Amino acid sequence: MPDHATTARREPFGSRLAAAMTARGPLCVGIDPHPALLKGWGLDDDAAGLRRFSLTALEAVSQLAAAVKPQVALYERHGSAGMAVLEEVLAEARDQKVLTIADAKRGDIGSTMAAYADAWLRDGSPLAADSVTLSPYLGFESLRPALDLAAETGRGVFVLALTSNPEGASVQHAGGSDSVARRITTAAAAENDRYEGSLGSVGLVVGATVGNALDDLGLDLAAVRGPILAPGLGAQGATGADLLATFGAAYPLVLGTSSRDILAAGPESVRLRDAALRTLEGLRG
Ligand SMILES: O=c1ccn([C@@H]2O[C@H](COP(=O)(O)O)[C@@H](O)[C@H]2O)c(=O)[nH]1
Repeated sequence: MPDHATTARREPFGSRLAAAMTARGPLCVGIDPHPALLKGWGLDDDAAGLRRFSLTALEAVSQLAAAVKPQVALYERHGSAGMAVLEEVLAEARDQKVLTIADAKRGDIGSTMAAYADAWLRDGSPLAADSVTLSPYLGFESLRPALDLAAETGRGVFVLALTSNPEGASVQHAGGSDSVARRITTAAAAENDRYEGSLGSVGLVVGATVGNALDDLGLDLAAVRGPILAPGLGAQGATGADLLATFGAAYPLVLGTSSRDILAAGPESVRLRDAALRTLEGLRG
């Protein structure tokens, strides 16, 4: 595996993720320290419990997952102590050489977006991750500071396109043949023109639960040439077979991600690993 700490500036995120997916398979493990999971692991719902949970989950899967995806909201709910834990988790992931996707879903006017970009994508930031999730609903172009900084620092972004929750369709399908989702995927494809190799660094979030939406909306995700982060496996009901049926020709670009379904197997590392490997098998099958 490449050393992410030293190659961040040289090798674009898309190339690093493509290498990790080839070496390990198309699985991202979400680190979502929900209160109920902390309780199930016998931990308190405080910063110490959060830290133990996160570092245990990370260590268990860091050699088998192509990426890990800490859910930022679940650190934020513990205030500054929770964010300090998140900083430690991101640093530890770097040391364990597994790619990180900070699931922060940031999006704002350009001047504020520049600050979000600094937080998640600038070298030396305590919260710097390999990539971050972004919300394009203030307009795709409002994401420009993050798109440009990611390109400059060899990091990546995943832009929400078709989310896994049932409410998403009311906004994302709007517009018929010129749907909101189509505009987002078209804009992401244009961004990836600046990247060489099989995968650009501008990815999309498309839920494993979206069923026939790609066909219904006439979306060609293979043409985007970016990674597709697909949440919705396990706890939200989707399976590896659903992913294959949903994404078709774009399936090689898909990074399936699962959080609660895998984490519920803890706290023993061996059980966490088994759960992650089962999910990976489902994606390979
Ligand atoms: O469309 C989306 C975008 C993001 N998510 C996030 O992924 C995980 C899913 O967790 P599970 O426990 O595997 O359901 C979670 O952090 C969501 O915020 C999503 O589910 N759908």
